[in-house]
Amino acid sequence: MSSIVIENISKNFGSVKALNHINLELTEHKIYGLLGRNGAGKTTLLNLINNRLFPSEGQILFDGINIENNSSIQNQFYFIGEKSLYPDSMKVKALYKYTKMFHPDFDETYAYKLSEMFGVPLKKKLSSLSTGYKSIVKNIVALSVNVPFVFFDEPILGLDANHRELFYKVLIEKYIDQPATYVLSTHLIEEVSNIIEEVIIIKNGEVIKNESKEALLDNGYSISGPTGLVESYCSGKELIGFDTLGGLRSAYIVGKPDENIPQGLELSGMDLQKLFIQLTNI
Ligand SMILES: Nc1ncnc2c1ncn2[C@@H]1O[C@H](COP(=O)(O)OP(=O)(O)OP(=O)(O)O)[C@@H](O)[C@H]1O
Repeated sequence: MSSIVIENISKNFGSVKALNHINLELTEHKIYGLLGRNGAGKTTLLNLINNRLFPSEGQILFDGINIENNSSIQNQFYFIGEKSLYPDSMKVKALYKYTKMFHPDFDETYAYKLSEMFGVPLKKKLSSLSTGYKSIVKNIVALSVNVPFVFFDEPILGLDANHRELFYKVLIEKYIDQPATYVLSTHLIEEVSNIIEEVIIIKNGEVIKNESKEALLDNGYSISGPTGLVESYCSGKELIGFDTLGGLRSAYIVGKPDENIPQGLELSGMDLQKLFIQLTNI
């Protein structure tokens, strides 16, 4: 079973510690959500894995071999980020041809099928595509390239709600059909919550959570109601945080709820976005 092991990685930009002694393992055939607030270090991590940056400390291994400047390893990864590596004057059709030259397993037929589903204007130059279609074309390439590890940095940037739904649907279908590892870095947590299996949360350059979504959400719950009742219920419990909306106080609590919830309080399951906000608030 192939895996990427991130060993004690730090990356400094001058005095900025973008990543600070990160340890992680990315395994085969999983969908990861890479979550973190603005500036947390997500793009830096993806750039390091994909050899677009090099670490200040530590190493990244693929099946035990250092990935640095190893092109046969890099051929097994595909990264789509904000920065396009293609010439702006290239047309979409030419991009598909070009990708096939460098990635022999790129499935052109599938790319054309997806292009039709998303309504991609194939004859347009990349520079003249709208923001949403630029993202869509990059996503189509990433979904068609057929390598074991695919990294998406903000894949849904600029996509309308219909195209986002379609993207999630296509990604899941592709994953079921030809499993690979997908790492999705995004701020649209509520939406990706339905499709990710593993959650990695980065805060200020450090990994603060790295576990399955199921385990993460199973080990917490929320209680809502009038402030006094909520606060007395919380006494002696391990709290993640509170929020208040229109006079209703909600508490996010670690562990399993008591069997009997006092009258006037409402019990709900933990939700990934709420948990994320509480964990990364400070
Ligand atoms: N090339 C660079 N030069 C200097 N500082 C950088 C550079 N790239 C990133 N940084 C800094 O490193 C930190 C992490 O940035 P990074 O882009 O990895 O965050 P991010 O989690 O992807 O954020 P966002 O969600 O806003 O895209 C930030 O403080 C950023 O300003």
